[in-house]
Amino acid sequence: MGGNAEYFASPQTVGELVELLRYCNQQHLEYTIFGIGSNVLFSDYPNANKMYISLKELLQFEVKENRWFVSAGIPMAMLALAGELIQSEDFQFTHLLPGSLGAGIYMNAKYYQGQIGDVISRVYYLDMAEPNLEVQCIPVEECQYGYKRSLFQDKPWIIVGADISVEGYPLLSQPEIESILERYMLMKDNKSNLMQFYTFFSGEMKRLTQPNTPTFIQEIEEYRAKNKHFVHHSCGSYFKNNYDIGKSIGALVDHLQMKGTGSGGAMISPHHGNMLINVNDATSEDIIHLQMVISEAIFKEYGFIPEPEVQIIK
Ligand SMILES: NC(=O)C1=CN([C@@H]2O[C@H](COP(=O)(O)OP(=O)(O)OC[C@H]3O[C@@H](n4cnc5c(N)ncnc54)[C@H](OP(=O)(O)O)[C@@H]3O)[C@@H](O)[C@H]2O)C=CC1
Ligand SMILES: C=C(O[C@H]1[C@H](O)[C@@H](CO)O[C@H](OP(=O)(O)OP(=O)(O)OC[C@H]2O[C@@H](n3ccc(=O)[nH]c3=O)[C@H](O)[C@@H]2O)[C@@H]1NC(C)=O)C(=O)O
Repeated sequence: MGGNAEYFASPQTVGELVELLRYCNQQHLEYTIFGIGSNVLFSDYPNANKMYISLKELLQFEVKENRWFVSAGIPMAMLALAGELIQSEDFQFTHLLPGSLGAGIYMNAKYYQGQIGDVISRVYYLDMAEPNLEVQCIPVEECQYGYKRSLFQDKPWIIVGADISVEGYPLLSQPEIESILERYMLMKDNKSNLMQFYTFFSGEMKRLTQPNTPTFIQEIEEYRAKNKHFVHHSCGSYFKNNYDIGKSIGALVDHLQMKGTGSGGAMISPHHGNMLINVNDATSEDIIHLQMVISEAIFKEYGFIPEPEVQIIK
């Protein structure tokens, strides 16, 4: 959704990314970094003086002793597949979790009890305030993780990768994970398509686990199917939950009987009150209009304005 960008790039290496950022600085171009795009809403009228940079092609998965180095563009759902290969349950929560690892680290992506901040040990980043643009690293203990919160949201840093500790587990086979990665790379431009994402990761997981698919993996498949997460284009949960209220935003919108409300080509999902879906060539304006309608109704009934989780990129 949104308009066509004048400048768009998807670097494949950190070297290419650094070169691109230097080019933006020299040409006085603004830039914005994103991952697979599953949590962003682009403006219908993009900034013509801005480079839109997706890190979804930054794809590196290196098996080291006791740890994996995983680059920012690797989809989080790849960790669940790698976990199955070493028979670890620690990464199951990432099964079908849309989005790249870089964004997951930035937003502390979660699924029920599992969150990205709990499985990484160190994050590698470029500090845009440092003129030399060298890769730096920070241990997870200093990343200030909370509910959908991290230190990265307050810093001019670009996450390029992370270490994941797999101490005590058998060594992952580098060729095995690379063959999955090669099949993923064949998706080319479809990496941002939620339906393709679902087909790929659900299929790979079935191939690895059937007929003994772990219960939690089955539950994830059922939850996503029940909420029809991958049937229409959406940005996942539109608002962050407000835990002071004691009920999720989805439940509040449901309570207000707003599911199914439309605006242009957009609609509040009939299946989940915190999901705004693109049913018929919606514009970003249509989605933002629904955001306003929900915010007003929640403010009137519950006295607070919900905070969007989706990042709106101008
Ligand atoms: N639980 C669920 O069902 C769902 C979860 N999600 C979650 O939403 C997120 C979306 O992932 P994805 O689609 O890849 O992300 P997006 O492309 O939607 O990027 C989201 C934002 O993350 C920041 N970001 C992304 N990559 C980097 C990076 N390498 N370094 C610094 N900041 C970065 C940027 O913020 P800024 O512009 O402010 O710098 C960007 O605007 C993930 O956390 C995903 O798990 C999404 C949908 C459903
Ligand atoms: C989808 C995202 O993340 C999701 C994540 O997948 C799920 C599972 O862990 O938990 C959060 O959703 P959520 O709080 O809406 O979780 P759900 O389990 O779907 O709903 C919570 C409760 O509200 C009820 N509910 C939800 C929607 C609705 O229309 N009606 C309703 O009654 C559900 O039945 C459930 O009892 C994350 N969202 C946020 C904002 O925290 C995302 O980040 O984009």
